[in-house]
Amino acid sequence: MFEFEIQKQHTASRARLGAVTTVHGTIHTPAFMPVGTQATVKALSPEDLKDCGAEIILGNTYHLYLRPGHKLIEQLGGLHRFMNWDRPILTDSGGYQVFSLNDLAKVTEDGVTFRSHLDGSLHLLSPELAVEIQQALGADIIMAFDEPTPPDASETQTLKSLELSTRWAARCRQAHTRAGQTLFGIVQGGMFKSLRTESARQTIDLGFKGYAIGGLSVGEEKGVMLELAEHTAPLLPEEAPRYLMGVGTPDDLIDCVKMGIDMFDCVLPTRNARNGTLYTSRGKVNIRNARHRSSDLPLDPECACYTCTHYSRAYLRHLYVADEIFAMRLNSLHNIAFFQTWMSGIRRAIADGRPLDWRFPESEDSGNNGS
Ligand SMILES: CNc1nc2c(CC[C@H]3O[C@H](OC)[C@H](OC)[C@@H](OC)[C@@H]3OC)c3nc(N)[nH]c(=O)c3cc2[nH]1
Repeated sequence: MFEFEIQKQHTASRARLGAVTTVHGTIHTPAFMPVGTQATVKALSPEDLKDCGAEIILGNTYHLYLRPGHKLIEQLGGLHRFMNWDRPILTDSGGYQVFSLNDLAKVTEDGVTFRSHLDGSLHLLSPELAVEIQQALGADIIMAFDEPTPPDASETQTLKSLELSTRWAARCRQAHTRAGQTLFGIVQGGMFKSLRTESARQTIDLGFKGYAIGGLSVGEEKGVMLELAEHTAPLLPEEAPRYLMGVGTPDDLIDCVKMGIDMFDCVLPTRNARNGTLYTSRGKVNIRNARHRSSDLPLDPECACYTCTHYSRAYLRHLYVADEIFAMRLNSLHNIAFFQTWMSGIRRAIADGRPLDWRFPESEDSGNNGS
């Protein structure tokens, strides 16, 4: 079961308000999807995630295949039951992870051979296995197995890579038989607009119910990422959800929603929480900064999350400096709440027909706004 309903088209941009409906519930778009690589959004419980407004989370084929194993998770009732998350899950196909975790990965027509980063064992991840794993996990939305082309690849290499990804996408479509689960295609094409157009054409020709823009946010300049996303988004069918993988900062989310993109994932909120960088309505706050040592103020007076309504900056700084585990939970909870609130503000502006013209403030630490 999969539906995408466009509820309102923004007048001042390509942004649209929508709803993706799956077996495990509805996702209001534009949506930010917290990353839960190893069957957990690090340090947060499913209840925390629901309190923050998360409607869908991500899982990772590569990681869960290697540990604890997709067959074990299937035996135990699938990923939803395993991690006690009863809302939608999207899993990535593992293509990107293999490359980001294995510089010895070898690509052939069959797939990618690599050594596990855990125990060095040899594996072949093929389009068929990537689909088998995601079907065993039981994710609601699964991704085609692709090769994210390196940003420094030549035009010839990029063309070969996108054509391989298209052949792999076709094999994923063949292998995908599980009902109640939706396969998204992924558009590649590297840093070349003409190849982005070609990859979009080939991927649309295969026909999917949703399309991701891949191969971006892989180290290229921010301006290049935005320009290629802007070029690619309108090439994708109006009536299908568009998902920009690995993006992004609060400002990127606004800029890319205006291009007509509906779904986003990024490790920023959870990863930065763990190194003490917190997103607030007044910009970034580095909770390690000595200026918070005796501050009885909440992290963000405009935030209604558990962290901001129960604890002072002094306490958050103390926990972080003392390397307390609780710091990870409180920081992650706030950053996820911030990104979810940021996205709901974007959805409200589209619903009200207001311009999407605000920016994430400069860092509070550098500004002299005295708080
Ligand atoms: C950051 N820039 C970024 N991330 C790209 C991901 C992975 C997203 C992935 O990014 C982390 O994996 C590393 C997350 O785990 C830490 C995954 O969450 C489970 C998330 O899966 C959707 C891509 N995945 C595929 N299959 N194809 C892509 O072309 C692609 C491009 C990305 N750019």
